Formats: sequence, C-alpha cells, structure tokens
Amino acid sequence: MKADKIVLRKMQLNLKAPFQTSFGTMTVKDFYVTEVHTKDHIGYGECVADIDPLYSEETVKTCMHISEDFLIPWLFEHGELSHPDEIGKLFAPIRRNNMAKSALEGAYWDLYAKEQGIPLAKAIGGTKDKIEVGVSIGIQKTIDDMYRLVDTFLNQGYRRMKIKIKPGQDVEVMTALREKFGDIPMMADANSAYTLDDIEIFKELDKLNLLMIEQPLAHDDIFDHAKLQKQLKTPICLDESIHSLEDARKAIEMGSTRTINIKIGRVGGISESKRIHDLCQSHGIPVWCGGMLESGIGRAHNIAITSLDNFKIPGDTSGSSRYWQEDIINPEVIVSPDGTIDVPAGAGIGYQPMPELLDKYTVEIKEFKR
Ligand SMILES: O=C(O)CCC(=O)C1=CC=C[C@@H](O)[C@@H]1C(=O)O
Ligand SMILES: [Mg+2]
Repeated sequence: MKADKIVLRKMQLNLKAPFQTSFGTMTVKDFYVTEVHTKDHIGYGECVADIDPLYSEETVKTCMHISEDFLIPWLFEHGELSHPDEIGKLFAPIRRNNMAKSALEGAYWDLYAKEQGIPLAKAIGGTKDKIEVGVSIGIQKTIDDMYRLVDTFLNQGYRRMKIKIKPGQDVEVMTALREKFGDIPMMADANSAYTLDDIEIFKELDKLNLLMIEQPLAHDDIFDHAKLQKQLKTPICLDESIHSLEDARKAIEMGSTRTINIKIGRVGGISESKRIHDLCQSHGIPVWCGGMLESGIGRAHNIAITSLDNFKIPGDTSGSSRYWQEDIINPEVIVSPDGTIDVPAGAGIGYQPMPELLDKYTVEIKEFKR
C-alpha cells in the first residue's frame, strides 16, 4: 500500500434527536472522514472524536492537528506498507491520541482489504456473516419518553437496550423499565458519573438482573472498579478506562471488568482492537463493540470488527436510521427484524460512501499529497 494522497474531510450531520449522557447533550455530530488514495482505490476511515473533550480528551481539532502535523507526514515518509498492522508500530512513538491514529489506520485497513479484493471483516479474521446488535438510549426528560423509545427499539428487533444513567436518574428509571418490559436484555451506562460512595445505588441496580453496568466510576480508574466489582454480582464493563491491550490486561488481572466495550477509536485502531479481543478470549471474557454515533463509514468498521468470534454480546451498532435522516453510504446500514446486521460481502468496508453525500455534508476539506 502506497498512498499518494490523503484527504481529511470535516463533516457535520444533524442528529434526529438530541443524545444526552451524564456528561452532556449532543445535537450535531461533528467528525471527519479520512480518505487514503492510490491509483486504483480509496480507503475510508472515520475519526470518532467529538467536538468537545468530554467523553475523551481528544477532539476533532486535536485529531486533525496530530494527523496533519505528525501522522500524515510520517506515513508519507515511510513509503510502502505491506500490512495495516505496521501502522500501529509507525505511530507508536506518539503517545495516546488514539482516535487520531485510528482514523488513519482504519482507512488503510479498508484500502488493504480492497487491494486484496476481500471484505474488511475477512481481512481482520472475522468469521460471522451476521452480527447481533443492540441500541444505546440517552437520558430522557420523562419516563414515558423512555418507555416509548424502548418499545420502539424492541419492535425494531434490537437485542439489547443500553440505558444512559446519571445521579438522580438511575435506580428509578432502571426499575421502572424492568417492571414495564419484564426480563429484556438491558444494561446501564454511567459514563463515569459515580464514586465508591454511591455503593447503595449500585446495590439497588444489582437487584435488577442487568446484563452489566458500564463505566460506573472515574474515566481513568481501574482500581476502584475492582473494589466495586467484588461487591456486585452484576458484571462491570469498562469503556473509558481501556485505551490499550495493556490497560485490558491490568483490568482483567485486577478483576475490574467482566467484559470490555471495544471502541476501535478509543484503543487506537483495528489492530489493537483485535489484540484486546484475543486477550479477552483467552481469559474467557466476552467482548462487544461500542459506538460513537458514527456515520456509515465508522459503522461499517464496527460491523467488520464485530464479526470476530469473541464479540459475543450485542453491541451499540444500530442501523443508520437510528441517528441520521440520511447516511453518507450506500446501502445504508439496515438492522433486520431479528436484530442482526448482515456483514457485507463486498471488498473493503462493503458500503460505498456516496460522493454527492460526502460533499453535501462536508464543511472543510484538506488534501495532502506525497
Ligand atoms: O453509537 C452509539 O449508538 C453509542 C452511543 C454511546 O452510548 C456513546 C457514544 C459516545 C460517548 C458516550 O456517550 C457513549 C458511551 O459511553 O458508550
Ligand atoms: Mg460507554
């Protein structure tokens, strides 16, 4: 693989409805698409950083800066790459900045699969032809709004409901949902909003037979999570705390997590995601794929990684229509009534980014030539 042009396409898509978590509310999705051009192909990636440093310290702007000033010049200096696994090694001297790295690495993975003429899922080592999916539901103003959404998504076939919680909107909401919908697969995501002092809240949540509680404690913690896990029968799932294979190893050894939400961007790319997947598999720990409200391009990468064996729990990869009036790929991502998405059989990501839609939602474009 030898790219002669890399394009960073800053884009904006309006969400169908605001998405609220314990740390903020999003109404517009700002992101950028990466394009890696050779004579014959374009590989596509997506940067999942947000406009503000709330979920993660990275932002759209920091990622563009790291890409323009470091990663892209390094890629051009390097010459020919024979496998996308080499990119992680090339970028390794730069600390963290995982979302910036991943946006470029993902485009090279797509390019690699296209050059081989195989689906990205196959290139990664995926074995499934369908993946099971769930949906993530933001904090709502009223419990009736929450009932209506859960009902809608259950009717659409989604196999797992992830409910955002925050102090003051936790036990009551989760208990009401359990009473209303019975034994549906359901979990809570706290996005780091609690501390060990909130143990009584967790003991109440522990009575609700939840699939898991995601990232209850600090975004940079694995120590207190181990203490909390010892007091709960509900599995804890780490999200924000896991940035690498090393983080995953330590969290598993300490007993801080019984499953991991793998987000390709948060851990620096597909190669590191696969290593975390393999480590978890060797410990008998199932994983699932987290979402970052991606456009169809990032969604396609999530589908590909979820085709690996040990992605055993339905993830956040909902259909394009969950967030977007119109996605930028053809076909859009469709969830079947049985709550699955077909892993595409075409080469690369298997969905075609549509030039006119890319242009329609692009707010700034930067081109880099070798
Ligand atoms: O993409 C999706 O549908 C998942 C959305 C989701 O739950 C999250 C996306 C981005 C940051 C957080 O708010 C959150 C998460 O913590 O998993
Ligand atoms: Mg989360």
